[in-house]
Amino acid sequence: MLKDPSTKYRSFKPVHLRDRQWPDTVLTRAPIWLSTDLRDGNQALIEPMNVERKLRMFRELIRIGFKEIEVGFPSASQTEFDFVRQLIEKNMIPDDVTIQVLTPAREELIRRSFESLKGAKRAIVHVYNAVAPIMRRVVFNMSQDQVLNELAVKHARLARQLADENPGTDWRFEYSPEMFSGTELDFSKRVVDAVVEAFGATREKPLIINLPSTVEHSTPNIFADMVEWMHRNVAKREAIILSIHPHNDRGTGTAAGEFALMAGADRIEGTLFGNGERTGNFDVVNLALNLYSQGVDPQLDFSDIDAIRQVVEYCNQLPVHPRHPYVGDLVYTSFSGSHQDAIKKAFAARKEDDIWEMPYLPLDPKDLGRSYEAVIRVNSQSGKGGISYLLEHEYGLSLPRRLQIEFSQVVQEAMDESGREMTAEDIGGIFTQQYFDAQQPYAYVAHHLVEDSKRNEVELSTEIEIDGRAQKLSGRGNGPIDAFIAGLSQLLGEKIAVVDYHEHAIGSGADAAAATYIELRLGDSKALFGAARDPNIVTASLKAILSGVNRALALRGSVGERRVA
Ligand SMILES: CC(=O)SCCNC(=O)CCNC(=O)[C@H](O)C(C)(C)COP(=O)(O)OP(=O)(O)OC[C@H]1O[C@@H](n2cnc3c(N)ncnc32)[C@H](O)[C@@H]1OP(=O)(O)O
Ligand SMILES: CC(C)C(=O)C(=O)O
Ligand SMILES: [Mg+2]
Repeated sequence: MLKDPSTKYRSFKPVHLRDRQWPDTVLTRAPIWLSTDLRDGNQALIEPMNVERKLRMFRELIRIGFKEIEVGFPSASQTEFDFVRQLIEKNMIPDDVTIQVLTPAREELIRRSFESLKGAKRAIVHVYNAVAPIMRRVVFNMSQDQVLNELAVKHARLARQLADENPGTDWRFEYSPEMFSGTELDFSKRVVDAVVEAFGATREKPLIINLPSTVEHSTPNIFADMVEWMHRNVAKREAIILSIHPHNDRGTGTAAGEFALMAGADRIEGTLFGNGERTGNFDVVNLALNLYSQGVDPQLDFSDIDAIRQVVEYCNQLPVHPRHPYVGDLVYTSFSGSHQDAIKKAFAARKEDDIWEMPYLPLDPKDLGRSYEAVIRVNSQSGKGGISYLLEHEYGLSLPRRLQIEFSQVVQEAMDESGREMTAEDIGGIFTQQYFDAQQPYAYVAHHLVEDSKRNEVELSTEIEIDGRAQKLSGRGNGPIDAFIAGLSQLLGEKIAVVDYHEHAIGSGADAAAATYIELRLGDSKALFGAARDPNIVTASLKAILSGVNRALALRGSVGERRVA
C-alpha cells in the first residue's frame, strides 16, 4: 500500500503559556514600523532593484512616513554598497529618518557593512545568525553553545567595537535570531540574553531584538505565544525594543503580525503590499489600514494608495493582485445584487459625520484616494440595487422602486444575451433607449396650458406627432397630466390609468431638469413605466406619458392598430 505522503510532515507544538494575555489585548496605537522593502523585499525579486529604482522606493517610503528604513545588504554587492554610500554622501536621509543595514554574523561582512555607513549621522546595524536546530545541524555543524558564542556573541562584540572606533555616527543595533519561529524557545532566550549583554544594551540605549518567523510554520496564535513568552522571560526586557518580522508562508503573515503586537512587540518589520521571500514578507499596508479602520492612526500616509502601488509595481517589477487587501483593483467593488442593495441603502442613510458603518465596505475608499465609481459594478450576479445605484450616481436618475424592478429585468435580459459586465454607460444607454427615447409612434411637440381658476381646472392643448404627422389634442382635467390623459385616451379609444407618478430635479441652476416617471395602464394591459426628462416639468410629464403609452403599444405588438383622428 502507498504511504500517505502527508506523514512526512510534523505538526507544530503548542506553547505552554496557560496565562497568556495577548488574546484579550486591543491595539490602540501604531507600532514602530520598519520597511524592509529595500532589503528583504529586494532580495526576493527576480531582478533586484538598480540604484534608480531603489532611490524611487526610498523616497516613497519617506513620503509615506517610515522613520526606520532597512536600505540594503551592503556586503552583498557593489550596487547595494553604492546605494548606501549615495544616500549618505548626497545627504538624502532626512533628520527624522534612520537607515538600517543588514549583515550576517560574519566578520568580513560586518566590516564591509560599517564601511558602507561611514559618515552617516545615524544608523542601525542589523546583525543576524540562524539559531534553529536544522541550521545548526546542516549548515553550521555547531552545537547550541557554539552558535551562541561563536556566531552571536562574538559578532555582537565586533559590531560594538567597530561602532566605538567610529564615534561620529549615532549607532544603534539590531539582532535577529534568524528562524526564531523554528527554534526552541529556551535557546532563543539564551541567545537573546547573551547578545543583550554583549551589546551592553540599557534602558537608555536599548537593543532592537527582532524575532522573525523566517518561515511561517504554525498558526499565528503560536507565533503570538512565542513572542509573549519572550516578552515575559527575557532577562532585560527594559533594555530591549522588541521587534517582529513575520513572513507569510501559511498566508497568515498579517494575523501573525497583529497577534504578536498584541503579545508585547513594540516594532514590526515588513514591506509594502507584502513583497518578499516566497509568499512574501508581512504586509505593512494591510496592518496599518487594519489599525486605521479600527480608529487607530497608523502614522503612515496611504491617502493615495494607487500612486503608492504604481511606485511599488515599478520598483519591484511585480504586479499587485486585483484582490489584494485595501489596494487591489476589485476590493471596493461589489458585483452581487444583495451586496449592492445594502450598500446603496447604507449610502442613502449615511450622514456626513457618521461613524463608518457600511455593509461590505470595511473602509471608505475615499480615504485612500479611491472614488466611489468602482464600488458597484454590474454583471449577471447583480440586481436592481446595483443598477439603480449606477443610474443615480452617474446620471442623477433616482428611479422609484417599481421602476427599478422593471428596468432591472430589461438589463438582466441584455446581460444574459451578452454575458458580460455592464458599465454605467451601458446601463445609461439602455435606460435612455428604453424610456427617454420611447417617443414613437407618439411624439411630443408642444403644449399650451390655460388655468381655469374658477373651476379649479386646466385646459391643455397639445401638439404631438404620430409617425411624423402633426396631430392636435385638447383636454380638461384637474391638472396637466389629467388633461393630457383625457385627450390622449380619446384619441386612442382606450382608457389610460395613471398608477404611480414620481418626479425629481436633476442638477441645479440653468442646467436643471425634471425627471419624471409615470406608471400607467393602457386599457387592460399590464402596468408599466414611461420616463422623460426636460427642463420644463410639465413637458417632462407629457413626454413620460407618451413614453409609457409607446412602450405599452410596443409590448402589445399593436403598433399597427393605432388610431389617427
Ligand atoms: C532570512 C534572510 O532573509 S537572511 C538574509 C539573506 N539575504 C541574502 O543572503 C542576500 C545577500 N547575500 C549574498 O549576497 C551572499 O549570500 C553573501 C554575499 C552574503 C555571502 O555569499 P557567500 O559568501 O558566497 O556565501 P553563500 O551565501 O553562498 O553561502 C553561505 C555560506 O556562508 C556560511 N555561513 C552562513 N552563515 C554564516 C555565518 N554566520 N558565519 C560564517 N559562515 C556562515 C554557510 O555555511 C555557507 O558556507 P559554505 O560556502 O562554506 O557552505
Ligand atoms: C534577517 C532576518 C530578520 C530575516 O529576514 C528573516 O529571518 O526572515
Ligand atoms: Mg525575512
